[in-house]
Amino acid sequence: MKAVQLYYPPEWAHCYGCGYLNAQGLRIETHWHPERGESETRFTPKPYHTAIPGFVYGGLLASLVDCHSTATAAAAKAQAEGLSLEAHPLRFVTASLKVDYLKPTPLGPELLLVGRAREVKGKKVVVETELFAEGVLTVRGEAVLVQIGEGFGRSGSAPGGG
Ligand SMILES: CCCCCCCC(=O)SCCNC(=O)CCNC(=O)[C@H](O)C(C)(C)COP(=O)(O)OP(=O)(O)OC[C@H]1O[C@@H](n2cnc3c(N)ncnc32)[C@H](O)[C@@H]1OP(=O)(O)O
Repeated sequence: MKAVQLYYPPEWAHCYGCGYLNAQGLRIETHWHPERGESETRFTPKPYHTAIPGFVYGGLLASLVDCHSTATAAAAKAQAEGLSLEAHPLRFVTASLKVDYLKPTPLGPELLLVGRAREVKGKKVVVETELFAEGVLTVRGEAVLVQIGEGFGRSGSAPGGG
């Protein structure tokens, strides 16, 4: 199964968290499971992603939730509209991100993020994400993602589109 991020067009593939063209980035890969309506991302933090010894830095966890959410939004929107990402490479940016750190996240094990779209409406998708370390839920996230169109971020252009 091809990761959602690999459908992003090159001009939108430089993101630090999820861009396949960012050699220094995290380059997370999110897989969509249409039958469950859920997304999954697996990521193993490096030893230098430390908060206090033995535990993962919260900013990294927020980045994982952030970029996992944008991919979940693209996949959920495509499914809701009956579109293929191959033909319609949807791209979302984060309008709002809330992260609840429920427990310290141990540094070492692979982390699993599971996402679901709670709302798909117009160009907006609301995504809930749970992050697990060795089966234990340690982080919960909620993000509002907005679909962007051609010209996003260019000087003088309005945001949005899609
Ligand atoms: C190029 C690819 C990069 C991918 C990076 C992946 C993750 C990231 O780190 S993104 C970087 C950080 N994010 C940004 O820089 C985005 C900056 N913000 C913007 O450009 C704009 O505010 C943008 C595009 C999010 C929304 O603008 P606009 O298109 O005018 O949205 P707008 O029409 O006002 O709102 C659309 C919907 O989103 C909702 N919304 C917008 N902002 C928010 C917010 N902060 N909180 C909650 N809801 C919001 C609106 O209420 C509206 O909902 P509804 O349809 O129910 O009324």
